[in-house]
Amino acid sequence: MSEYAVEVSHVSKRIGTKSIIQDLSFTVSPGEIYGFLGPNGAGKTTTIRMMVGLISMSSGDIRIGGRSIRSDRKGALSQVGAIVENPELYRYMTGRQNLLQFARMSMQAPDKSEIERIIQLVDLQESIDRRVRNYSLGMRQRLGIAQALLHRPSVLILDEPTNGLDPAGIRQLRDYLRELARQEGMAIIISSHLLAEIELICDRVIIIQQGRVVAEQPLKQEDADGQVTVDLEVEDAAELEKAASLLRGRGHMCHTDRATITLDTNRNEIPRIVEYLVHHQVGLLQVFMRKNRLEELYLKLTGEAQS
Ligand SMILES: Nc1ncnc2c1ncn2[C@@H]1O[C@H](COP(=O)(O)OP(=O)(O)OP(=O)(O)O)[C@@H](O)[C@H]1O
Repeated sequence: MSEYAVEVSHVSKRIGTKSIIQDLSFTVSPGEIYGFLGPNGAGKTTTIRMMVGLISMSSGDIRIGGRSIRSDRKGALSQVGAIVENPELYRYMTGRQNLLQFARMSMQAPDKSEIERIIQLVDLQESIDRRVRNYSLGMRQRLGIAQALLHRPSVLILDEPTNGLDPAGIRQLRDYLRELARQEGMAIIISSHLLAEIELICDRVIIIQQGRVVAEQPLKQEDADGQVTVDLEVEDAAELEKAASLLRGRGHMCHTDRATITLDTNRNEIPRIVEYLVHHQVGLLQVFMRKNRLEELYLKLTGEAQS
């Protein structure tokens, strides 16, 4: 057995004369949540389609759980669950009927108790016997994930999983994916345009552009847990001195520049900091939270303006 859940080695893809992916390599470990980022047309979907066997590679190889898509296609693909486009669901059936229907078509059909376990895992116990047409988008997404989990994959691949979800739905999906990775040791690959979303959930990210890797980097958990850089703008130099000494007295490392104080803190601390300064009659004009670090890196590397 390979130590990696996924091993992409020197993969290239040409379509006609066009080179779409060039010498792409990366690995994902069991239990790891891996983010796949890049501007439109970078080649994310093409890579994912190669990983799930929908299109062939021009050169290189992809191993899933140590098994090569080239030489043991069936063995490799049996370990992948994916939602690449919108999950195919029968809207006139209940959630459970959908799962049973897909289970029947699966090569490694799960038994009833396994299906129950998956329903619990995606937290759909309450609504599993309702018709899918009455489901919210988030519920449909979770049913799609349940469907992708039916054959017990060790790797789950999600293309733009939070598309169209509201913030509560995004949060729920995030908590749930974390649990899957932690409890089941599943490797999860998420492709997304939403940097903040990726930053919150992923252990590591790869950024690709024009079919090549431009960066791969771990995301520190402190960042994901809400560490931010904050700029506090005050009225004048006198206020600046006063605010900086108050903050230092409270144990914050901060530096000052003209009428702005900059400090690193946890997002949750910001209201308390503002309250403290206002309580001490500091003339506070504005509070800015800096763009997160992943976004800064992404913009620097891809030169792409994000909306
Ligand atoms: N069948 C095809 N024939 C020709 N070119 C293609 C084909 N499929 C994809 N491409 C091109 O390959 C490049 C990568 O496309 P891909 O869909 O993988 O990008 P992406 O990173 O997923 O972008 P998006 O986020 O917009 O989906 C694009 O320039 C696209 O036009």
